[in-house]
Amino acid sequence: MSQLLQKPKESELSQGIKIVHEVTQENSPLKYVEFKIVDLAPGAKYEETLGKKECCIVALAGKMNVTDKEQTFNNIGTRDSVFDKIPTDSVYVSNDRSFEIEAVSQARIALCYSPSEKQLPTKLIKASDNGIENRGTRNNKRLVHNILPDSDPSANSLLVVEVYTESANWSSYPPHKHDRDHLPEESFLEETYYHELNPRQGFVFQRVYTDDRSLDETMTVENGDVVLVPEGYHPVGVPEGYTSYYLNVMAGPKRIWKFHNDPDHEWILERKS
Ligand SMILES: O=C(O)C[C@@H](O)[C@H](O)C(=O)CO
Repeated sequence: MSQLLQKPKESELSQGIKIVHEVTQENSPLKYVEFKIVDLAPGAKYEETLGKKECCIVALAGKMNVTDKEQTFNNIGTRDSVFDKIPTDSVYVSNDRSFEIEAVSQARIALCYSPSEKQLPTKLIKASDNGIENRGTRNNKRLVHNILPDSDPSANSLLVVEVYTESANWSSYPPHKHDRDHLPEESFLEETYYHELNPRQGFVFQRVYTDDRSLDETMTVENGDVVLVPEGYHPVGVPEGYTSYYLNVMAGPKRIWKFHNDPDHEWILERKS
């Protein structure tokens, strides 16, 4: 199996707490992004002390209370499933703090991390704060919820966005990359993709490749999988009949998303619709 594809592996941390994914610097090629998926049963409490990392807690599904021990946000989360296709609530917690999440209902939570030194205020990012974008034409249409974009200065490094791609469409397409710290042309950002499919037996294809093809992997991605993008272009193709959801976490030395399209495929954007 590809080194860039991580399958869900449920491990029970304690009663009512399941770690479904844990992407760390130790088990991945990534240096700027770490990522977890945690499932909580109603009433279960998950606690963490961050150290030199910042964290964006995304209420993927279900309702929860989140506290950093100074501020508490009760009953956050807006949907039963990501496929309700409405934005959700998130909480940003800075480095050298701790947090606790208590599930009000059965909940799935994404924890998005990046190394961070400078403490910033804890912030509730309400569903209504998400910037909503409909991108693309033809079979390149997707719906984007900007949770923590580079225009929002609430974080030191983290960028977080969720994307819906309808059946028989493509996203992160035409293929683009952001793996050179060479502004203003391009920024260096690592990225993770957490994928879900509706219906859940679906699959998508994701290719991760560099110009010289020293990296060129095409993965069959199923419901709940995580794809790691340390570098390279990373398009996603969705088969007919299935809707794709993914949550992207990006981070790098500079908090700016400046991508570079694959010149071979940029003509896709130049067609008249
Ligand atoms: O517009 C899209 O298709 C989504 C992508 O931009 C995705 O968020 C990504 O690749 C970020 O680098």
